[in-house]
Amino acid sequence: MEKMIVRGGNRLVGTVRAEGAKNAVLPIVAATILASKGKTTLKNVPVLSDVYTINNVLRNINIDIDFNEETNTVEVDATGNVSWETPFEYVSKMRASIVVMGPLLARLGRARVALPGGCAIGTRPIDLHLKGFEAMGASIKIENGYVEAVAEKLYGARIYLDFPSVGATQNLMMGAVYAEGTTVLENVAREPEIVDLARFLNSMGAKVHGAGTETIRIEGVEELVGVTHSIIPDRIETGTFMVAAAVTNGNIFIEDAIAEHNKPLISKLKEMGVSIEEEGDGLRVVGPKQLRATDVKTMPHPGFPTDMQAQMTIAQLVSQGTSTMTETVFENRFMHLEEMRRMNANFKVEGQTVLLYGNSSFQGAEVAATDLRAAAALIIAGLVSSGYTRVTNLKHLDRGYYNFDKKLRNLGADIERIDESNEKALSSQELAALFA
Ligand SMILES: CC(=O)N[C@H]1[C@@H](OP(=O)(O)OP(=O)(O)OC[C@H]2O[C@@H](n3ccc(=O)[nH]c3=O)[C@H](O)[C@@H]2O)O[C@H](CO)[C@@H](O)[C@@H]1O
Ligand SMILES: C=C(OP(=O)(O)O)C(=O)O
Repeated sequence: MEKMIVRGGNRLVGTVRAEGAKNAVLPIVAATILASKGKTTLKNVPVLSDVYTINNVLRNINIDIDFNEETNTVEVDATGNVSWETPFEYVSKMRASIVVMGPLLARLGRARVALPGGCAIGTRPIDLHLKGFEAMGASIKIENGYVEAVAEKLYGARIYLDFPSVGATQNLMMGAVYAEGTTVLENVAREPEIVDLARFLNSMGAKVHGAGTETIRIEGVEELVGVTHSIIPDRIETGTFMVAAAVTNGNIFIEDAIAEHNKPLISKLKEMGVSIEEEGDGLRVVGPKQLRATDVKTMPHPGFPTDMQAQMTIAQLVSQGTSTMTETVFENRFMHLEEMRRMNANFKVEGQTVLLYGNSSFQGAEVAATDLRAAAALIIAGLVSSGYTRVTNLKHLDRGYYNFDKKLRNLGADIERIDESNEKALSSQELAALFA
């Protein structure tokens, strides 16, 4: 079993580069299905297990796709005979596979995709996606764990989302590109990844207006063609390194980080005493000797991102005073904190809010990641713990972070990823030898 072993106590100092954004590349790979003419080249694609999964989904429906990890480039040729069925195997690995539904329905008038279940952070239904497709004229059938949508023709419609769901906004935007007439999506998600998808679709020939605002208008077109597109930098990976620098009294430069995409996080970290400055093509982050407490509430963009919640709670736990974290996007996203009890964290969950009693002195322990941001949070906690922290379930980490250990090591952290057999845990002498 693979484990990340961290010995706490080091300041992070140096430069790290942000990869392309996981949450931008996944819907954009799905959108390549729409190009019935020409090839697509995607640049700045991160080497993540989720990217392999979405590539496999496309391969499985008869699309040629090639990932060059050396150059971070994906080449897609979707001009062949694309199939409309996506098996459970891929959707079960990654819920985001559901975003192939909009492009398949738009291009083929039919899509059959395995229903994604819930996951460690919440129930995560897809009712808003399906209601939107129905409003555009599709009939939806749910049978044997699959959702099937059929529409001889899709028509422009006015659709109000009850909640600004990221996935529903993306799926409906892509579903609407070939619809007859104009589709107006209201109360949509405004995340930078939505804007990147709209930019990509428009460069292919789509007419998507207003991405990044509460209303998106899509005028149907006849044809989209393959293009070259570069994926935006990952604001969540960037934010994760910001928090790592903040808690370690570090001084790091994050290359390619975009301040505009991380406004709510930057504002909160500044409140806690962290210095964050734009410098050339990135951000310099300097953590104080002692962080100050602050209250945070997750919200859809431009609110504080739920994908930074777990990492932020670690900073709150080591700051001076009591902080609160309120999670409003997912109903079950405090699982990392239960693991943190094993590291001596002091907190109390009251419904959607957790009271985080600061000044914690974390103690190294063996902890298991429950989702990808929990994995990052537990590793960050390890950076400021006494002794050794072992984090297991690294498959979650690999969904969203490329070479996380190597990047932290380059910044001065004592961290090793090892394959420790189930039968034998390393002794403290063996652990010490790892970092000698
Ligand atoms: C691959 C990707 O981009 N994943 C991101 C995306 O996930 P995802 O697109 O799944 O998240 P959504 O914005 O759709 O979900 C937000 C909330 O809306 C609810 N909901 C959503 C759809 C629906 O039809 N009905 C419904 O009730 C969900 O259960 C959840 O409570 O946005 C989340 C919220 O910023 C992020 O945490 C994820 O990292
Ligand atoms: C929750 C996340 O991703 P996904 O929607 O792919 O599960 C995340 O990136 O933190």
